[in-house]
Amino acid sequence: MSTLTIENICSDYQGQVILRHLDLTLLQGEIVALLGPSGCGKTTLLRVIAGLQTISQGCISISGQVMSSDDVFVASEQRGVGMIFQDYALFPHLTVADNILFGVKNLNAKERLTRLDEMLDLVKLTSLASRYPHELSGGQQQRVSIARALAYQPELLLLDEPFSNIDAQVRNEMMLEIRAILKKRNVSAVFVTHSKDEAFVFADKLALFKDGAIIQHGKAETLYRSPKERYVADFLGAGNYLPVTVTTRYQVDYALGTLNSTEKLPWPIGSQGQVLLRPQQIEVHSNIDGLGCIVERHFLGAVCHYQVKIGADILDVSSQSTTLIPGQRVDIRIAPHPLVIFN
Ligand SMILES: Nc1ncnc2c1ncn2[C@@H]1O[C@H](COP(=O)(O)OP(=O)(O)OP(=O)(O)O)[C@@H](O)[C@H]1O
Repeated sequence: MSTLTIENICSDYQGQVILRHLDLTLLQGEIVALLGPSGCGKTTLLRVIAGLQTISQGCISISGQVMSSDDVFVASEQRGVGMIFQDYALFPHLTVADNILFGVKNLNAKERLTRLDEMLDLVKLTSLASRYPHELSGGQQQRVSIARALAYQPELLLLDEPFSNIDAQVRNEMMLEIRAILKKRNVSAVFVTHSKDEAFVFADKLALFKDGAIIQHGKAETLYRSPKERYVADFLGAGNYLPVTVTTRYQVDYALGTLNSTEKLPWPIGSQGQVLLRPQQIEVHSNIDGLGCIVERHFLGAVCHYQVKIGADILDVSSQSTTLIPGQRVDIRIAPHPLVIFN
């Protein structure tokens, strides 16, 4: 059964439409990232799922029960939804243990202790149970907020930019740790972020937002390799665009030659467009008679980032070959792959 079903919902603030005809389905145990630039409506969608805001059209169901529709509105505290915020929202005057048990009702004293032990063990904070929030690091505070949200066994967890206050060096490790906790307990989660890197690490699938609508959703690989539009391609990574003409079902011509696609192109022969080439899809090789010339070089450790002037175009290239220098002539080669072309 799907945990969350969102069908054709709209929502507005004082007559200004914020969410436009959104559809989204989340299966039990799945994690979806709502990804998009600031102000596109991600937090608003989280709020309507949580029941902190109404919708003007459509339907939201959690585990088969309608929560928001034309004639139903289930109060936030009855939705079985846990929330984790960017600022952790812990109670400063309560210990770790009391924070974790704060929302847990309908258990006797013994059951409460068992639940507390289980949660402390899950987030590896057993030795810090009697500390207060100000005596913890940011990462430890975030783990307390996770334990508190999971302590009353929600069907669905909503996370609003939960990692943005965590130091970059420990963020990745923390995301993997929390993801493992959610997977272990088979909890479904909706995760808001404006960072594609966080979305790639933490989520099973992405829903990419633009102006209150979901432009494309699915697995990260699918969106990265087969973006429906340039907005999606650009949001998920750097790209070069070259003007091309489709010459066969598997080939296009550009100013300096032919590119081969390993998948059939969905364009009529003769049509024109812009081919997307990711920096790592372009190989550069030193050649004194090459058509390209290195104009910029940035050493990034495992790879070098080059700008290569070729004809009238400047291409961004990411290469494991780190010995090329500005002014050097090079050949470029593009390995056959499923070409992505936009109008
Ligand atoms: N309480 C409010 N009253 C009126 N408009 C609001 C309110 N909250 C948000 N908005 C507007 O709704 C739109 C979507 O805001 P929302 O917070 O959902 O975006 P977001 O994608 O989560 O952005 P961010 O990444 O900056 O948090 C914005 O244009 C914002 O100005």
